Amino acid sequence: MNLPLPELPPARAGRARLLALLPCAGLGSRAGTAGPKQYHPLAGQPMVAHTLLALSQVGFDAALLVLAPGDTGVGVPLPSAFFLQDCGGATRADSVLNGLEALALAGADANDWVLVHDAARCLIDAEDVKRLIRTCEHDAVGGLLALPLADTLKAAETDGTGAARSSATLARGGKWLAQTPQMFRLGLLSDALHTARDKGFEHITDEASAIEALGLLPRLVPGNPMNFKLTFPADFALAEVLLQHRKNVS
Ligand SMILES: Nc1ccn([C@@H]2O[C@H](COP(=O)(O)OP(=O)(O)OP(=O)(O)O)[C@@H](O)[C@H]2O)c(=O)n1
Ligand SMILES: C[C@](O)(CO)[C@H](O)COP(=O)(O)O
Repeated sequence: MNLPLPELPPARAGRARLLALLPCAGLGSRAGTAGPKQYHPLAGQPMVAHTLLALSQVGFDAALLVLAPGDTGVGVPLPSAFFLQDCGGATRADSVLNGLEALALAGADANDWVLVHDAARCLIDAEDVKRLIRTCEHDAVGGLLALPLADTLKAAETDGTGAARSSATLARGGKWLAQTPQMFRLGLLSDALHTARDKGFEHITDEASAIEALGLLPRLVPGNPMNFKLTFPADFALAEVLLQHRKNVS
């Protein structure tokens, strides 16, 4: 970690700090972009600039972007209270855990709330984040934005030609698609991810999965379909249209 680590503002009397952590250190290998997808231009700005703009409207005490080792900036000035560390790891879970350690070194407490949000979800709406915070700030566990599954769910197998074929229709009742932000106390999330790392991060694809592995039940807060993760090339085409539209109406 070569980038300067600021000191976090003191917690307001009797209140936990509200912190954000943005994993921004991936390769974007499924995106087909020329470089890491978080820097790919969308509506005239690197993708992550849109994520930062939305989160800057939430009112965090501090927000940390976790960049890949050697990255020194994101191509746009950072909003106030945002800072960088180039402590990204081999997987998203490693990047988040390293980011939590950087927050603790900067003075964060175990009691502080941390909202982990993918840099790659650049259409996040600040109002949805505020709703997540209002719902979870008095919850004993914490929670995440998510969407109840709307489509029929298929199990697939591959045939002799390599084509995917539907082999069964799975029950979709009670199934949700996880989004971010995911909001937990720093101490609980850190313990959960350390425990998960000791088991090789098996089945850990988000923060909630590490919390569930401790036997706890994160709250599911209905999210917004616009908050999709830009993963495949078609996601970028859709995001470009939506972000251009936002730009034209603002
Ligand atoms: N080692 C990693 C891997 C992912 N991420 C971040 O986690 C978020 C969600 O991950 P995903 O969409 O899977 O991104 P990539 O890992 O970059 O994509 P791919 O799997 O296609 O390479 C992204 O903001 C990404 O930058 C990270 O910080 N560190
Ligand atoms: C955290 C996440 O965005 C929840 O849907 C998602 O799991 C991250 O994507 P990945 O492909 O699992 O890294």
